[in-house]
Amino acid sequence: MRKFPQPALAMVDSMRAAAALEPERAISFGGAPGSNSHQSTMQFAPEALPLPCYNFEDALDAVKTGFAGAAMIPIENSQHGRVADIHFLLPESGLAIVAEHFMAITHALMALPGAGGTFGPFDAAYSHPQALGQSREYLLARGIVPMAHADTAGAAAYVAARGEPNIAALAPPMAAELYGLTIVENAVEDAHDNTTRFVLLAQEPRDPAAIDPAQAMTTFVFEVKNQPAALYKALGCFATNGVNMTKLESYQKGASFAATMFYADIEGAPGNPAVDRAFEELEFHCNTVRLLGSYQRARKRG
Ligand SMILES: O=C(O)C(=O)C[C@]1(C(=O)O)C=C[C@@H](O)C=C1
Repeated sequence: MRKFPQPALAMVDSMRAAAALEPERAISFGGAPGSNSHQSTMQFAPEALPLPCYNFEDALDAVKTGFAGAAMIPIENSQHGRVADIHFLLPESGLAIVAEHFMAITHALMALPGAGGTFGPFDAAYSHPQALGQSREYLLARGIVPMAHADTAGAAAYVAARGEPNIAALAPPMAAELYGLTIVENAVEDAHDNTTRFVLLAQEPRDPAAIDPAQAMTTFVFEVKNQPAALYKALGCFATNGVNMTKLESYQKGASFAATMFYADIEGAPGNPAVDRAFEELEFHCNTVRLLGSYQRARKRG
């Protein structure tokens, strides 16, 4: 059921009401108030009106339908990799990536006290699958079963609503305060440099000419022709034109397993002659090439 747990509802309603008055100032995000995506939104644009949506798909829909000016979406994590579904959702949304933001991620184990005010042992911990993956070793070592929830803060609200002392949530420390849980242990992520990259999506792409060329990045997806050396040739377009690729991921589209799609980030943007030449040559080796947007990098790669 796509409904926030009861302890989150009043906050969600008041944030939605504020965003409805000025949708162009609203940034939608997937998760309950207090989620990492909420915090990323506040860090990136403190003046924006954060609009909580049940999941990433709803957050993208909010921009498509004009309820928000932009959406803040996690795309990849330093430890646990790609955020599921995003590679399908972003191209299908028809929205453009206009910015990126990196945020250090820390998870706290939080719960309600049992009889006598003590905590644990816990049978299960609820959270977003990304957060559960980022704390996999911690949970395994303690025999706590990971249980998927739509988002981290929503999991905290859910544990509060259940009112049982043998279940916990993995969520940002702020969620404990918002939903009346107590932090049992802070920083339970397995790697302490745990970082998530978020992208901001809007209806209108950024004009590449308005981005400092030394800091411009471009994200795109492409499908190579199903023939020998197709990827080799596709990558050659960037190599021979001296364009630096900072990310390349493959994923399958459909069940034929013949049409491999790739998601890539490069340094530079259309308008730069080397980038224009690379894309022109890429078209030749591909069934489809789709630009998802050019934006200013938030962090130098390498
Ligand atoms: O559930 C949240 O708090 C989210 O914002 C989602 C999300 C993600 O999907 O990657 C965001 C950052 C962290 O990596 C963990 C969870």
